[in-house]
Amino acid sequence: MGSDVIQAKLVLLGDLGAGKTSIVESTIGAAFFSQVLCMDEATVKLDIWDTAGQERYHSLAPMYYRGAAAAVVVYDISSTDSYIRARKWVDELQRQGNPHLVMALVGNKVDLEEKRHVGTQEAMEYAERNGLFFIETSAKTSQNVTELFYELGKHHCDLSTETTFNYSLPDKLVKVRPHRPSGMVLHDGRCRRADSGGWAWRFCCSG
Ligand SMILES: Nc1nc2c(ncn2[C@@H]2O[C@H](COP(=O)(O)OP(=O)(O)OP(=O)(O)O)[C@@H](O)[C@H]2O)c(=O)[nH]1
Repeated sequence: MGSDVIQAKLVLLGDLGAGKTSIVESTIGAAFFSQVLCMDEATVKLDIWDTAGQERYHSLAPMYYRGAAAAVVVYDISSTDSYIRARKWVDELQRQGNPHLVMALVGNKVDLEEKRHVGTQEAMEYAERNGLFFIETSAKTSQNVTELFYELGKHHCDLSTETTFNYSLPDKLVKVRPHRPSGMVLHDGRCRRADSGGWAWRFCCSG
């Protein structure tokens, strides 16, 4: 295991009952939520903030996503309404969130395949058009739940292996457009970026 420790705040968003809390509980068995991933290259610590899906709490959400490096937007594959709501979250994050926020779209409850109302292809194409990482999970059977967090963690590590300076704990993980030239110097030299398979990530360190 690498000696680097990489820390990033991740926020969970999605409709009431989509399965946000269950996804996290099925991996780490608690409701707040620090997921430590011990990878070959580094230890990645994701501070995960769960949010309530009820509409009346909507106005609180910006408090959570504004400081986040990554957002995981969850819908229930058996509920078209929850998918519509997820897309609204994506719109809101694109309009009002950190412009470089990393977003993952998660179709949960794949164990309910016979009740599926949201097609994989439809959601995948939507995710691709919007630059989101996409995965389908089941918190009930744990299918793909670890993969979701490891996929996020892996990108952190890809970056850390290219670290060329000693940094304190990163306070932001942001996505940048893949077409930017690599090796770009960002934020007065305290940030850098790395590309990995079409996903480009950079850490901004508090310095
Ligand atoms: N079959 C099935 N049920 C699930 C799955 N994930 C969650 N559930 C159930 O869906 C219901 C809602 O799950 P929660 O995790 O509380 O959903 P949430 O998104 O956190 O809901 P709010 O906190 O109210 O916004 C619960 O009854 C869960 O047991 C899943 O993958 N499959």
